[in-house]
Amino acid sequence: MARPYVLLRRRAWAALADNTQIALDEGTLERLRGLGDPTSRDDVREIYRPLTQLLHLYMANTGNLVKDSNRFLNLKVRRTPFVIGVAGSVAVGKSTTSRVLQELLRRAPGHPKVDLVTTDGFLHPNEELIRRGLLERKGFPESYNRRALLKFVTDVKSGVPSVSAPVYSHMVYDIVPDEHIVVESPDILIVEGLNVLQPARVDSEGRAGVAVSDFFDFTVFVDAAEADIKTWFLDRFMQLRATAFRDERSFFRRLTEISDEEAVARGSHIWESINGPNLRQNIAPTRERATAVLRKGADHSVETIAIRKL
Ligand SMILES: Nc1ncnc2c1ncn2[C@@H]1O[C@H](COP(=O)(O)OP(=O)(O)O)[C@@H](O)[C@H]1O
Ligand SMILES: CC(C)(COP(=O)(O)O)[C@@H](O)C(=O)NCCC(=O)O
Repeated sequence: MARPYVLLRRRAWAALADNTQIALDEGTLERLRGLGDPTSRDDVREIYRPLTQLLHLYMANTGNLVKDSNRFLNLKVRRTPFVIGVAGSVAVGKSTTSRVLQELLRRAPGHPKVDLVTTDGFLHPNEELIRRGLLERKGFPESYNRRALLKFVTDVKSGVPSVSAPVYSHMVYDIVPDEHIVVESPDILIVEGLNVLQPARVDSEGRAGVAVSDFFDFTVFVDAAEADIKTWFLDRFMQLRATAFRDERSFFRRLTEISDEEAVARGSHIWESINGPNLRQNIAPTRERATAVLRKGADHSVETIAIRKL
């Protein structure tokens, strides 16, 4: 069977960029540095600049198709945002990739409004997870209120002017009651989360519904070897232990009172019992559904890029 992807090594991918747009990433690089973003200058130039250019092609053509199709159907509809899904394991770099894309896309002509939401706000609150016996499965598809997430994405995509989403706090390790983020008519929405590429569930009568991925115009899967991702997870875990976990509101505060060795063992246990199995069972199997797969090496630099051609 023909492969629906074209697989490019970094150098060949970088050569595709249109260099007339070089000014685009100079200002962006400065701004990303200001935000403390760890993405290397080379990755912004050689990986994210061509990706942004490809996204511009998709946006222009999707916009025209929607306009022409609505004219054909005699529909007068509000302009709807272009929705990008960013998927991948815990700690693979989804937030970082999403933030870089947000900054690059914002700098396009016309300065589009680019909003970013993470799906963790749609996790069930801990109380509900406990009731369902899922507290040890945070991040697995069943730990989310999938109906609410689907409604959120459908509303934004339908052009509803103001749509709100709940907020998750990593500090408190739970949904924050009465806090919301509001998405107001963006030109582009980036939806980042572990499970955004999950296909629709099939009910007991064999009927498949719709899934959030049905509303995406472009999807990115951030990929790496599990051993590298686990290292990044543990590095971040130990960094947080030296900083955010010290806060008295932090759920993980007691981890600051144990030895480094015990803390590494605890982080490793979280990986081996929750995030690793979730990667293997639920997240990695959705990789081939993405429009673009960015494969990172041990130093976080992107080594190969696969783009759907069919
Ligand atoms: N390009 C990069 N260079 C260096 N470190 C990175 C890079 N991308 C991500 N990281 C680091 O890896 C860890 C995980 O990244 P993050 O974007 O938070 O992942 P996710 O959102 O998938 O959990 C963080 O500590 C982050 O600073
Ligand atoms: C909050 C997350 C489930 C990620 O959510 P996402 O925004 O990707 O939907 C994950 O980062 C996480 O904290 N997992 C929990 C593992 C644990 O129980 O510690």
